[in-house]
Amino acid sequence: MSRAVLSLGSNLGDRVDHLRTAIRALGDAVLVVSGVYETPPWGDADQPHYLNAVALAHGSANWLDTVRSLESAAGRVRDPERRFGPRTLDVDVIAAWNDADEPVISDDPELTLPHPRAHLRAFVLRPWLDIQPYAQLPGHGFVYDLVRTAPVLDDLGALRACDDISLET
Ligand SMILES: Nc1ncnc2c1ncn2[C@@H]1O[C@H](COP(=O)(O)OP(=O)(O)OP(=O)(O)O)[C@@H](O)[C@H]1O
Ligand SMILES: Nc1nc2c(c(=O)[nH]1)N=C(CO)CN2
Repeated sequence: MSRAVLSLGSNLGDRVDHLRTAIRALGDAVLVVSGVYETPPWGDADQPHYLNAVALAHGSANWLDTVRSLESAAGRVRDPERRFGPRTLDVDVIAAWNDADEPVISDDPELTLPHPRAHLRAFVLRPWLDIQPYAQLPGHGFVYDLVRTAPVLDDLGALRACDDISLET
């Protein structure tokens, strides 16, 4: 069965509720969910801190439709002026594997896989390690090595684990 690693982020409104609602909507597709981290905004500093988490999910025939419907349900509004601007809910497909467990590689701008910026993002890689310590990001190697590369390592110290928040209710 197909699998995907999904990154979830929220920095507008009730951040915990947006993340929990998304996990609940994924239902039985969710195999495991990471802890929640409070993270400084990446790529556009002038906005509130995010809550981020990562989930391993399975079974969707179309991961892009899946993540778009989760974002719509959270009332996500896109601001074309701000590429990395604030949002109620952002769900990215970080990587996907087909039924034969082979990584899906795609340069389609609608769904680029692996996600082209995932290897640079502490807010993706650190939560991912929580649920899959030996994970590999296709084309980039082990996640535990990536968190030690310069751009990610610099950001790692600013992540705050929110041990009091669980998304699995
Ligand atoms: N791996 C992917 N996961 C999610 N969306 C993707 C992916 N690859 C391409 N896209 C496309 O990117 C478009 C913009 O998505 P979005 O507004 O969530 O980007 P962003 O979150 O601001 O930036 P980033 O993609 O760097 O996280 C979406 O409409 C989607 O079709
Ligand atoms: N900390 C953090 N920063 C971001 C996030 C996110 O989820 N967390 N998502 C973004 C959209 O691509 C842009 N910047």
